[in-house]
Amino acid sequence: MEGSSTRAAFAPAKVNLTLAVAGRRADGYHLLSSLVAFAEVGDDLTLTPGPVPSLAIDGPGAAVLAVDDDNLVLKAARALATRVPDLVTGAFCLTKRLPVASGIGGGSADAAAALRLLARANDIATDDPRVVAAAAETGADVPVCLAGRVCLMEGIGERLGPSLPCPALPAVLVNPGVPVETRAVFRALALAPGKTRGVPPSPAPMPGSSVAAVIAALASAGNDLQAPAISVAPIIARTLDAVARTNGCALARMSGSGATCFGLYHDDASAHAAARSLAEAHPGWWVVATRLGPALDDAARAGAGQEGPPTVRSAPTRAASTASP
Ligand SMILES: C[C@@](CO)(OP(=O)(O)O)[C@H](O)COP(=O)(O)OP(=O)(O)OC[C@H]1O[C@@H](n2ccc(N)nc2=O)[C@H](O)[C@@H]1O
Ligand SMILES: Nc1ncnc2c1ncn2[C@@H]1O[C@H](COP(=O)(O)OP(=O)(O)O)[C@@H](O)[C@H]1O
Repeated sequence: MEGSSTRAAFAPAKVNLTLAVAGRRADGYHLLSSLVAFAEVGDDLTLTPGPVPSLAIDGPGAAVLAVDDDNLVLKAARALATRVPDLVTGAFCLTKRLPVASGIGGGSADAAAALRLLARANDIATDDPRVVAAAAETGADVPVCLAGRVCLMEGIGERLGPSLPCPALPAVLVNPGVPVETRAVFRALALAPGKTRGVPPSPAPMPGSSVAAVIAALASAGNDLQAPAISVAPIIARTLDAVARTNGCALARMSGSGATCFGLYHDDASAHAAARSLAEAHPGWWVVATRLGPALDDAARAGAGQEGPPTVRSAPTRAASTASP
């Protein structure tokens, strides 16, 4: 049962609509140029303020995610605690719906949601430099998940462009059930440290752009991690093919380092029909129809209720487990 001071935050899936690798730093991290948007599907996180940080996990993805100190929720809380004296923390409860290690930044979204909850509980702005620094320390994708806007992400993920005026893009997200390690995909790219390479500017939505215009612009770019990811997990090629073959699919691409792929459609009905046919043909895959755009804010999500979207396949539920570091 939630206490009266329990606060809730939504942790939406991140989708890399485009992703170019512009080089590799001497420390091994890769320089990216990626147009990022967010889905309407995600995890939910609550925080009941208290003196000791702890974490419990439930939901369909709980069976595959260990509850330990390495969880990105607790990692983010520690990163903020080192910057804010006497930080009020407390008991986090994570409802895990997104597939783990899947290129849609579920862990990063959870970490960003934890930072937003802690900022609220401590009367700190989410764009406070200490919160932003804690995000970057927790993971390369956490700053963009904290910002939650459709934008261009550069550097290793710490440089974010302004909010772009993107119409809601009807989409299907499909994960074939194979976890893919981000580090392994970057390794397969085989770019030498210290090397840079020219990349064309990412297409970006313009004010008033229609869904069709945005999809047409996105088609001129790609995801540089798609080929290396396929070499690590060949099932990604089959997934892309299955998405591309659905009726009305205007663009099929992989997100992040995979294995989740997305299809874009000109209308919601086509996206929902595609999700139904993919789920029917591939009962073991995680399939969801959604829309991509700016992250839903926590209040809008709370008002919309906590139910997942209609067409979802995912891992079996297990009893909630807990950890107190
Ligand atoms: C590839 C992207 C694209 O948005 O998404 P995902 O596939 O993870 O969703 C991200 O850059 C992933 O960000 P994130 O998952 O937070 O990465 P981190 O935990 O910081 O790093 C995991 C590992 O990935 C590699 N890494 C990550 C980011 C980056 N810009 N260059 C890298 O080389 C490093 O080997 C690092 O050890
Ligand atoms: N709350 C969390 N949710 C998902 N993964 C987490 C979480 N905390 C730690 N991890 C670990 O982070 C790694 C990346 O997970 P995730 O963010 O789901 O990947 P991706 O960014 O590729 O979608 C996984 O190895 C996973 O075990």
